Amino acid sequence: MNILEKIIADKYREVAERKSLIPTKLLEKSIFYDGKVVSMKKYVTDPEKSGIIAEFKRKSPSKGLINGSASVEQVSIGYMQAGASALSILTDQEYFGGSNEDLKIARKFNFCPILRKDFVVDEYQIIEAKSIGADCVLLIAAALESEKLKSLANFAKSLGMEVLLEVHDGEELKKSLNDGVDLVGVNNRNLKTFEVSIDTSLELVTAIPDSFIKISESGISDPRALMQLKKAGFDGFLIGENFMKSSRPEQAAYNFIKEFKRLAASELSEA
Ligand SMILES: O=P(O)(O)OC[C@@H](O)[C@@H](O)c1c[nH]c2ccccc12
Repeated sequence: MNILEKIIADKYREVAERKSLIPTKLLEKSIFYDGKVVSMKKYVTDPEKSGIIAEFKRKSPSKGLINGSASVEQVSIGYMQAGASALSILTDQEYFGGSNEDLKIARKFNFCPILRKDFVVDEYQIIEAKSIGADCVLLIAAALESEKLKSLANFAKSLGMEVLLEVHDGEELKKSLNDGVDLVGVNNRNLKTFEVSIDTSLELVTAIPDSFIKISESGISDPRALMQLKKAGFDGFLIGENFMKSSRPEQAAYNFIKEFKRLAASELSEA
């Protein structure tokens, strides 16, 4: 069993347990449930913004502990002040040290699109995502049959939420792309082997139809790499560890975005 298979097997167990504890009727009573969805598509493509989706991630199976002391309130507010377009909040507890509470806190303190970063295998988790204040859910091609992925995407749509489809290669893209998807993310990290390369994004970008917003995910640690990805056609950039490994993730995001803007401006003036 590779790590992704193990995470997914555990996720099915976790969801079954949650379902028996908290019925969807109760989730639908949450104060966030009827809140207006803030569009990830719109914020990521806003030319006034950086396109960066800044992630709150305490630990990961590939890196172990990344940041054991960061406050989600302080970091999420700081990320947005630094110029991020949106937030990604890990809610998986077992492997990533996140929680639904983290996302609720981020929601309480920020008006911006929030991606629920988790391993969605059941409609229940999409209702749950809405009930904690998320605007967008992640669907991972490597973890879902294409028919199931499509029905989950349509279900999210029916709740007014947006869908980020995550792929790692051309085959996954071909089998999983459907009309319920809003954004396509190319994960530079192979979730089965943990290998990371930005080339994954650069090679796949032209295969993504232009009707989808294009996101490059993982392993981005240099504003120059971001420039390169932007030039190749990516609209958005999902960055976690590079910020979270700092004792002040929000400051790291500020410095990164400042440098990115400087590079972009100097290229414009050279052109
Ligand atoms: O921390 P990084 O290398 O900047 O990556 C962020 C994000 O892309 C990564 O956390 C991620 C991408 N897809 C996922 C699926 C599940 C959990 C986590 C992820």
